[in-house]
Amino acid sequence: MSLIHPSILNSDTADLAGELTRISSADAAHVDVMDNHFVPNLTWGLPVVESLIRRNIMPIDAHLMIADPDRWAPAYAEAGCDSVTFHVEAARAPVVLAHNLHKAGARVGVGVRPGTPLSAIEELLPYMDMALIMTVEPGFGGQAFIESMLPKIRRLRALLNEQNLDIQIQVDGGVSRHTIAQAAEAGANVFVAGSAVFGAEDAAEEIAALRKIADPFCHC
Ligand SMILES: O=C(CO)[C@@H](O)[C@H](O)COP(=O)(O)O
Ligand SMILES: [Co+2]
Repeated sequence: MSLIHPSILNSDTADLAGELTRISSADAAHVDVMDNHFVPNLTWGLPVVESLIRRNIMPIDAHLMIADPDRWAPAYAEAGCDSVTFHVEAARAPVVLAHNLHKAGARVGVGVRPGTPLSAIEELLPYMDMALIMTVEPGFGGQAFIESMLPKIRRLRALLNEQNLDIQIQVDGGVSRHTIAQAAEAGANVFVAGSAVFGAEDAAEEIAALRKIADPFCHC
């Protein structure tokens, strides 16, 4: 089954617990942590994530767009995030960091910006549970899906097949009813959709619709 992780970035952030309840039929809530250093935007940090975990509504998929994840990411795993994704452009010792995140009980993802080549994460893949291909420049929701990322997703899927690695490929940015099929066909199996889900009248219906489009292509 394709996994749908709605991003709460463009939700009603004054009522995050209520917004999680709206999307609880999804597989996880994608929580974008931005520090105004790694990206030119600021969201929330560990205390907010801890509060959401305490509500026990659904698994939390933390996407850390922060400088120095080696220092800050393990606390998100210790807090109980289901998965913690850091960016390869920001990490100093990604294999050690992955080990620390696993030790704290989280699944681990490594993300790449649109301009970062796959070669930057190739050697890290055996240590990961998930690779995140950004299909927008990280920092903001509501941007257009960058179609030129499709070959990158396809190459990553081929690489995983060649190396017999069973890890998830997450795509993040501009995922909607109009773009999810291409991403799924290229090889992604975890889909982050922010404005598509929270902009819909019925979030649960949108989640079901996205799943239905992606499922026939599923690399599950
Ligand atoms: O990480 C990010 C942006 O940096 C994403 O998670 C976006 O927040 C997804 O939002 P949409 O592009 O689906 O509106
Ligand atoms: Co994200």
